[in-house]
Amino acid sequence: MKIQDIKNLQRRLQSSFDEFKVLNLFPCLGKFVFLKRWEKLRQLRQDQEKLMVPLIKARKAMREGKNEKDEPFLPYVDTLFDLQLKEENRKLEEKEIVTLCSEFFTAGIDTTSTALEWIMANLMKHPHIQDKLFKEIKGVVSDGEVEIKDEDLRKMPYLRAIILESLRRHPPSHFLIPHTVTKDVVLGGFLVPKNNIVIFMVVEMGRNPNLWENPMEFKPERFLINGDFDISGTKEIKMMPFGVGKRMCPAYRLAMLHLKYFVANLVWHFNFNVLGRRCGFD
Ligand code: HEM
Repeated sequence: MKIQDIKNLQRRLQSSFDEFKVLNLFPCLGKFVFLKRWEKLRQLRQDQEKLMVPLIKARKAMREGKNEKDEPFLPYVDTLFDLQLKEENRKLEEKEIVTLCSEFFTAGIDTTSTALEWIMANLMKHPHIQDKLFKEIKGVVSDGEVEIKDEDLRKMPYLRAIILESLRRHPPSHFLIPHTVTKDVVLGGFLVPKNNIVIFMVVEMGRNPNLWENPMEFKPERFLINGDFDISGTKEIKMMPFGVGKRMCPAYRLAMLHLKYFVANLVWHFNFNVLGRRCGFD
């Protein structure tokens, strides 16, 4: 029941994000000019605290007196209980933990599911790529195997290439979270003054013909040339579906693993086709 409640709340929150963006433009004035939106946001936040604070308290109580090593895994929320804010010399308050847990859901659910939908759509649009992937899986997994596991996924370079190609062409986040420059920076010949906001156009970078040959073509093979492509951008930055640098998505490895796991297992068990109509997307 609680899981369903969290799911409903997250859905309400995520489907309203676009409405709330305008409140960021003029934080002081916004709540008066857009009173209804401000009230909606306040109500959502209240509902979130009402639902999540008791769960956080319950987890804290359950954890007391227990040895961490006895648990099979370390829950995200436990790491927040222990966090010490050095500059302010304090621990996180419960309401701050609510925000961070909610951010975890917001950042981690829609992104992965959108990426998965695009990968599967691309496999349906390009059946020869789906066939090639199936052959790769067949070369690694024994007949009759029900579930493809992590150790097998590592032996599938074409699977990884498909996922990277889909993230290049159809990144779930078209922009990064807004970043602020901490000093004057010259970017591509333009001065970005200190404290200004920079919005990175992730999707445009993946379609840039100066960086990618025939960028609109869906061609996973491009990621098989020159060894392992470095998605974290430490060597060069040609795309950034997860961002790069200090604020890069902290879960990019987990997300890649999830995507590999779902795609490989789906293609292993089913053949995906478009019935009747053409795949009408670029
Ligand atoms: C395909 C899946 C995913 C994509 C494409 C993705 C992409 C991103 C991007 C672009 C950012 C912003 C980086 C920046 O602004 O520089 C971000 C941040 C973040 N992501 Fe992901 N993400 C994915 C999956 C996940 C998952 C599964 C989780 C958690 C389990 C997660 C947790 C986060 C968090 C907590 C942040 C905020 C980090 C911060 O505030 O600095 N993401 N992600």
